[in-house]
Amino acid sequence: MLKLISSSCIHRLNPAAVPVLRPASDSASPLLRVLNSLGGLSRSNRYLGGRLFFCSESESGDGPDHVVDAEAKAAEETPSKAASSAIVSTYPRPEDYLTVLALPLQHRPLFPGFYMPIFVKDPKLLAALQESRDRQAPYAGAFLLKDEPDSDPNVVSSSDTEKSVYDLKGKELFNRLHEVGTLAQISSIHGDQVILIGHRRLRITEMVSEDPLTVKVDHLKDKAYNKDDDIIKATSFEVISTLRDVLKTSSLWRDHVATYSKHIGDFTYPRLADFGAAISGANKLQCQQVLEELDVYKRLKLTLELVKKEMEISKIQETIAKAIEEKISGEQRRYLLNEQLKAIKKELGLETDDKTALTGKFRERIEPKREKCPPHVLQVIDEELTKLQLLEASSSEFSVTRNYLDWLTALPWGEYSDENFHVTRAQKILDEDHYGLTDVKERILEFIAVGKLRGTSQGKIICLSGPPGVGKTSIGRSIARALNRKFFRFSVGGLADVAEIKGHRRTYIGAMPGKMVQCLKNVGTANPLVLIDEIDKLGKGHAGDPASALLELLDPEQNANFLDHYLDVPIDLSKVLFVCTANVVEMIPNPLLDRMEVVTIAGYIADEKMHIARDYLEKTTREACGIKPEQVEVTDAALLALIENYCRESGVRNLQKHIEKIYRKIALQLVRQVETNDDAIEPKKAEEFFDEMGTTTIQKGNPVLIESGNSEHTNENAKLDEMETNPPADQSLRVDNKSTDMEVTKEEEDKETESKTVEKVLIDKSNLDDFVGKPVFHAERIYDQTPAGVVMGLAWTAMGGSTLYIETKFVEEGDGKGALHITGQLGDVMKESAQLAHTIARDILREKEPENTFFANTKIHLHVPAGATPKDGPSAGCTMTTSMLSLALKKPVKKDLAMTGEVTLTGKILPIGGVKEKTIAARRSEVKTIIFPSANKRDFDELAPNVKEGLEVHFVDDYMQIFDLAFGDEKSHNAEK
Ligand SMILES: Nc1ncnc2c1ncn2[C@@H]1O[C@H](COP(=O)(O)OP(=O)(O)OP(=O)(O)O)[C@@H](O)[C@H]1O
Repeated sequence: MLKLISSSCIHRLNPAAVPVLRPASDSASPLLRVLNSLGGLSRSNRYLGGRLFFCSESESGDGPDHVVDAEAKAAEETPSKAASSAIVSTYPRPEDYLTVLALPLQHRPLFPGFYMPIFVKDPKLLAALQESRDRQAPYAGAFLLKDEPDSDPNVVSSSDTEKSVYDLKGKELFNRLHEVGTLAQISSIHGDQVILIGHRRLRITEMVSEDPLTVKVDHLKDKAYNKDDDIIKATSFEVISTLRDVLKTSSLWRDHVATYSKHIGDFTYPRLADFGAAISGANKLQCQQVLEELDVYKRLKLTLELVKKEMEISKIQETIAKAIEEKISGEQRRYLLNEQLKAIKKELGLETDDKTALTGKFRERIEPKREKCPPHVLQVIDEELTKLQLLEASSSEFSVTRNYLDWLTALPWGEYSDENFHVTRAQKILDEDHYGLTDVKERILEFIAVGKLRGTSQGKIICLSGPPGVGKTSIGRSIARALNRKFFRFSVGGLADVAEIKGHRRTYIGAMPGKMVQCLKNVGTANPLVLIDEIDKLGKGHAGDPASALLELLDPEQNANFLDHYLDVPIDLSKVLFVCTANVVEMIPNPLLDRMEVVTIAGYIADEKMHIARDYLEKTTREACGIKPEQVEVTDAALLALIENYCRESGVRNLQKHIEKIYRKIALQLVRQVETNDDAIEPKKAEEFFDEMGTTTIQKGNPVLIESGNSEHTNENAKLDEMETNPPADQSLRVDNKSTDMEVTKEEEDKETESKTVEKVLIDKSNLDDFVGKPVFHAERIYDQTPAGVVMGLAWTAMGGSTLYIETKFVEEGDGKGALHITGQLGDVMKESAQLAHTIARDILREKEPENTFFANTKIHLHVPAGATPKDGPSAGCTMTTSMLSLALKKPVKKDLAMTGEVTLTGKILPIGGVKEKTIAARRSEVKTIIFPSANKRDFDELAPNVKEGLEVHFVDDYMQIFDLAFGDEKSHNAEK
């Protein structure tokens, strides 16, 4: 560590040899004042090593005019001192030392005016130094050691290499020394520590002795310079201002620079350069360069570079310090404020500790359920509560545990709603909500009855299947109502993620329990009715199979211990009643289907739809639109037209939409009418008028209600006439005037007063278009009388039953050209059916008309409209055969005939599915005669009488029977009417 201690020249005087000591005072040389001001060197330090120092500026290099003889000056000041100056000193002056001991410096060169403590490990050298000090010749040469030739000057040498430096002796050491060094005064020696004070620059000329290394030196003087030179001045000013800047930013050199700035005026240019270089953090070679430079301007420039660099470093240091300080203080501040806030809240009693409050909340929640809660769940809850207390509130683990406890404590452990197994009540509820569906309701009542006998309704899963809009979901809701269970519905249509059912593991960010746990939390009881909608449309998962997860959920054997991934404790779902809905039962995965009791809802015929529309849909829609029953009348004809021309599908959802559309339009018309009337009669007048009538009120935004008037009013008829002459602007409104008739008897009048006279909107078949637009449904029936080669078949789709035509046409004729061309988006099974039909038809034709070679020589084309709809299945086999035979015989089939049935190669008729749907579809298309396979007779017999009504149905088991029926053979078969 370097420390500024001195001026340019410090002379030593042995107090013993000099009779008069000159005390150091403020009037001494300015450079001595600098020395005095140094904190490290107090007054006693001026007697470093017990010797008195005084200045001689002869070595300052500032030129002859700056040379002040301190001794002469001192002699002028006091007579006694002047007397002492008469004694000529016999001690050599520093410049007289031309042969000196060479001291190697490892880390930095010694600059004149600075002192440096070094450690001398070599006992011989130490003894020599001691001896020269004793000989009153306390000077030696301090020279920087050169780095080893292959070493990197930027790398700090290790202690091992330091040791080896002490081992350097003689010539080897001589070669490793820089030529230029400093004449150093040996200020003191304590053990192996020697304090050197730099005096003047030296250059080694030759080696004198090897151990200890003694060298001959030349004393170097700075090159002469002009102290008024502008460039030198400017450079030195720049050095000074940079040093000032460093002072502002860097605290490291503050001591030095503060000392310096106090005495800045006292410094010479070369001294300034030395000072800058000595205090900078530059490396030893850069410092050595400054030391070797004798040209003052160049030396100042070198120093300027070093201090500028120092400036940059201190700026970087400052930004680093600032950034770190900001970070630390920001965090500390937030922490302190948070702690203060907590303390304040606690003091005010606003909030107890977060954790305590949370734990309290959870404990409060679980306490009432403790009795009913399974012990394994209680154990987990208690463990998690303890864990919560130990966790740091800001940690992520804390929020995971908190959410987990939130779910765990919110579930209805052991909470059940009282089940109601009252069959009559259940029947009432089911009838209240749904028209018809007798077989479905019967099945549900059976289920409830079994539940009553067993005391629980567990065991079976009901699956309601049928086309859309037949009321599957709403039946599910009714069952829940009938059983007094909470209702929860979730759709699994397109569900591909098992986690939706079984939950995510808690380790995932944003993990959630599965649908079942959410359901239980939602309904608040452990025995709800859960409706799993669209089970046939379950997606295919890429990670796990949702069907298998559902299996675990639905299976009564497994679901008593259902394990949700998130909850991680088994939950008992055995008390949950599951009802599923599906459009196509065949699409339900078999293991799932196996566990279900399928209840089919086939769809509704027009008559059923009429009832549903009249008694259920109309009622609910009217209420939803805020219209009173007396304000609207939809005639039966209108409703039938709506069902037959607009809503012919199996379900009633579309019908419901149309009814809603009609009622919305009625609502608009009524509101418009009120507003028009308001405008026609000035409000005041109208009020007067109605006041006079005494019974009428006008409610803005509500339909106009005109109550029957008081007959005592003489001018009421006239006023009513006036009203009638201003009919409502809207022409589509039909006003029923019957009830405004004033010619009533007194009793009738009284009655009328109660039943309000209402302007009624009448919807009839004729004005139905105004409400629902033109019919969008094109009749399924495209032929009034089917031509030869065309036969009506019956098909089943997910949307219900429908009729379809099989058309066959002649293409070309020629010997052996008999072939079949098929179109109409037919699937493989249906294509095979066509091939089969071709063979059977050919066979039958050969039998019926042996000479007819139609099939052998004719290419025919079979088409099934509509071409855009894909079709498949074997049930059109008999229809295709009939169609081909009709073409071959050039004979149309019986009028209004439809048929369905799979045909085998030998002409046997196999059963088909969807008898009810197909029957309903046939009725829709005004079919009179249906041919079904004999095996389906049972299905048909089970149908409600109103479905079967008016149909001539034939059951066949051989194709020849169909042939006879279709082509007019009036032989009696097992026909049923
Ligand atoms: N027999 C009925 N009596 C009264 N209303 C019925 C009847 N059938 C259906 N509805 C009504 O029809 C509407 C549609 O029924 P729902 O939504 O239950 O059909 P869905 O069979 O579940 O259809 P999807 O298969 O598209 O889910 C409901 O408003 C329901 O009340």
